[in-house]
Amino acid sequence: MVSPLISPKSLKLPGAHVVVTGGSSGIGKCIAIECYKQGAFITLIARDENKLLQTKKEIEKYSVNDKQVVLCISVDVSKDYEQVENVLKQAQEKLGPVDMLVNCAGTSVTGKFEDIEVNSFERLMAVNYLGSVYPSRAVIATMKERRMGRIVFVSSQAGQLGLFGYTAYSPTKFALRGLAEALQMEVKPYNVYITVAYPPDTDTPGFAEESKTKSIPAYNQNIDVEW
Ligand SMILES: NC(=O)C1=CN([C@@H]2O[C@H](COP(=O)(O)OP(=O)(O)OC[C@H]3O[C@@H](n4cnc5c(N)ncnc54)[C@H](OP(=O)(O)O)[C@@H]3O)[C@@H](O)[C@H]2O)C=CC1
Ligand SMILES: CCCCCCCCCCCCCCCC(=O)[C@@H](N)CO
Repeated sequence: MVSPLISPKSLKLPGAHVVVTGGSSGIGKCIAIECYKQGAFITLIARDENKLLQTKKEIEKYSVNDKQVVLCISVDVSKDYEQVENVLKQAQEKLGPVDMLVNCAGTSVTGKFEDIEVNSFERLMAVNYLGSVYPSRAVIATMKERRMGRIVFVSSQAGQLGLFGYTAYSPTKFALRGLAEALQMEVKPYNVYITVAYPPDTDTPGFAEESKTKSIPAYNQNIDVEW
């Protein structure tokens, strides 16, 4: 009953600038398409330029007016903050300040703790956690100044509870929740709202890749099995 009083007004997507990291595939691509269908201008961020261009073409089929733009930026969101800040500056020069940032770039590695390469723990934390910190850090000042903005973090069900096989992945998704809750406290007075999504297994190219390293017995019984 009180929810209309405490919930923010929903963002008006027609004409809004929506940035989707990981927008060239899977969940990020679907989010980009949904926003575009509602009239948003889209910036897609990912590394592989061919995939980006292919996705841009796919999204453009859903245009609802002839002003809409899909901009592609090839950058690794996990490597260098300055670089991420620069490309977001460029995107904002072209399409205006970011109204909504969807941090969807991410990846997973599964296996038994002792079998996962040590550098995978570092890489997953870099991509899944820092890869969401950097773009958010780059847009937050302008959102606060404009007294508007939305930031979405794509966590996972494995970010709500630790799961067999996800020792490298789960902590990166738990970290996003900590970030989101702390950041929400800071930015709420500026009419900036943070959302965390906790998707279950979702049929995407990334999930297909992950599934190659999983065996069905390990999924069904928590016992010592080949993984
Ligand atoms: N599918 C699932 O079952 C679930 C997925 N999730 C989360 O949802 C998000 C999307 O998953 P999903 O759609 O399956 O993944 P996909 O692998 O299909 O897509 C991942 C996207 O992220 C981009 N990306 C990956 N690494 C980087 C990087 N370092 N810098 C910039 N872009 C990068 C990829 O492009 P490129 O490789 O060209 O850079 C691609 O666009 C992830 O955060 C994942 O953890 C959460 C719960 C369930
Ligand atoms: C009473 C309580 C019952 C709790 C049951 C919980 C069942 C959880 C199933 C979790 C499925 C795995 C999610 C991870 C998805 C993911 O992030 C990767 N696929 C990424 O590629």
